[in-house]
Amino acid sequence: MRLCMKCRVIIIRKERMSMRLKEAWQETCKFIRMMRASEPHLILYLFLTALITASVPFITLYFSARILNLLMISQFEPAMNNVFWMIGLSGLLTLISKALNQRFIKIRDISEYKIRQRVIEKSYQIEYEDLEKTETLDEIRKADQGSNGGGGTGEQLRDLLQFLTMFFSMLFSLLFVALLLVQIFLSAQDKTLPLLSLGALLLVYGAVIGIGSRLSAKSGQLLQKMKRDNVHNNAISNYVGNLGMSINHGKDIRLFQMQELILQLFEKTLIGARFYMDWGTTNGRINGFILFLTQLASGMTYLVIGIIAMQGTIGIGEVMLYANAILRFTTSLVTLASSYNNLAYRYEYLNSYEAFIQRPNLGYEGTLPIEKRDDHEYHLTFDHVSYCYPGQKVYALKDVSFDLEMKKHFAVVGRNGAGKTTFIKLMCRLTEPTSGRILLNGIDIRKYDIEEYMQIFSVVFQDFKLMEMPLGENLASGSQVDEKRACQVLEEVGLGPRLQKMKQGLKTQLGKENGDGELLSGGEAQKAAIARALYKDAPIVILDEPTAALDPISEAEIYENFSELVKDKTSIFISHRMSSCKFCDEIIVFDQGQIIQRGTHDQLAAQPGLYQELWEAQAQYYRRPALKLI
Ligand SMILES: Nc1ncnc2c1ncn2[C@@H]1O[C@H](COP(=O)(O)OP(=O)(O)OP(=O)(O)O)[C@@H](O)[C@H]1O
Repeated sequence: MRLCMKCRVIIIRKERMSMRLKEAWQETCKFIRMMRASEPHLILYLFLTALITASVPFITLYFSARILNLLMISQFEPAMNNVFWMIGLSGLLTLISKALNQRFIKIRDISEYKIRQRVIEKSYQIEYEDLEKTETLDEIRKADQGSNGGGGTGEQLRDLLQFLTMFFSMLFSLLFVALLLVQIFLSAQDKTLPLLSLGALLLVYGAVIGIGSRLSAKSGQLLQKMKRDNVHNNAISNYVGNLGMSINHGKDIRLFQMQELILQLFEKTLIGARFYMDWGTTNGRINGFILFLTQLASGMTYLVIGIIAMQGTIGIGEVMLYANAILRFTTSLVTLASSYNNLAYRYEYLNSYEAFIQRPNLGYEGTLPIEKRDDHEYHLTFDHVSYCYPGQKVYALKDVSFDLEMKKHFAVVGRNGAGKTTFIKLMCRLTEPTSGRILLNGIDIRKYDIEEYMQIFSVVFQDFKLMEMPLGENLASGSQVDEKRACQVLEEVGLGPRLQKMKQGLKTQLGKENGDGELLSGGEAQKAAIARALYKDAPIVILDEPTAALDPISEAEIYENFSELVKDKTSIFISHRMSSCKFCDEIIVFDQGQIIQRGTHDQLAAQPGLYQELWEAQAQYYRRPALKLI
């Protein structure tokens, strides 16, 4: 019964092992297909490099044995010939192997770059709505690690090369062992002793390989687990590292003296380094033990081969040849096991990469083109629209119905968090309503081609971002810049004099993090963002807190210019500066995700309600006598 149980355990283990090998084989094929897609010759180089690199030591061994045998019988001339052959062949193969290796490294780096490029391209294809989800961001991070950091394709190829080299090395060793057996069968008079000692050697090697590969697998698994657990640690350490270089954070860090706090955060990541050190100690011990076992086995190898030699079956040269071939077999197999573990670990990461690349986009299906209208008659309707952010319980927008009449100027006001920006995001289709519909000229906006639809909006978000690229490209959102138009919009927002001061005009690089560019002040950056919106010249202009960073004169100028610039367009201003409402035809008041008031400034200011409260709250500071601070 007990024996049966043992048998079952062995069978289960074998099944698991063959399943793991099958999976590893499938994964390897998948990986190779993936790499071939970006670099078709890579696999050829991989095989050739492994084969030639593995063959060089055996060629040297083979000729050394022959040379030794010839020297033992004083055959100096043939010995010299063999020396030349050995130097020539192994030198030539080493050169070819080095050249192949160099080429392989180059191809590997290019393919690694191309694979990373695919992750970047794919992440730009993700719809904004999807990008706001934590799971999506996690998927991007993991895929980026799969293509780059924690489990890179480059490292995977390096290990695959090592694995193949060791595999060929093992085959060569086996060839020599087979040769030894043939020699024993052909020339030994008494075959029992050599075969028995070879059998004993086989057992010892079986034990060494079994123990060695198990221990190195354990050490590998420990390392894999540690790396997996350390992903978050790495993210913190990258974050802290980037903070040190960030001009945006530099002021706050210094003035609020946050250095200590940040360094404490960094110190926490040192726990990861301690794990590595502990692993290093364990791994060192394991390697030491494996080395000890291998040395014992080498002693025994020489003993067994010596016994065979003493019988006169093989010469002294073959002693060296066969002993070394057997030793190489052991080291190849142990290294093969550890490369296999590394490969298996990285497949986990590479699978995240593959899954990410294959990930379907939300797939906006609309194909209708947007009618190009010179009269800018685009009519937008919100029809019972509600929206809840992913993972949130409270709706940011609740049952909003609203008609955006053409060429009117709207102001959207409300307390912080009332849902104003969410309303704009839905309107521009950066996100889709949880329920309800948005219509453009009577047609559900989901039926329109998304890129065409987005073309009808020029938006400056509260948290707008300028790119660290030349000013002109920022305005044109592309490399083709209409310089006349760019200068004109800069002039219109009051950035004309600043442009004059720029060393390279529109070609001036912005920011410091991507080269030696120029820094704009907060207000200048906001004006540049408004200029970008004007450059786009879309029929609907939306400005979310457009003048928060502007001085009062610039603000007044912007509003004055705007009335002129957007006079035949539809515009929406979201602002906490209540005075800006006066410029608008209609005011929409949001509260807790709903529209609670609509009307002109005069109407709303006269009736009790949130608008009156907001207006009064700001107006009182202009009416009251100056406050004394002391
Ligand atoms: N990406 C998001 N995920 C989860 N909740 C969000 C997200 N963006 C906004 N919210 C929440 O939705 C609500 C509405 O936010 P929204 O940005 O639309 O308000 P707002 O009226 O523009 O505020 P403010 O005047 O402060 O700019 C807020 O409670 C906010 O915390």
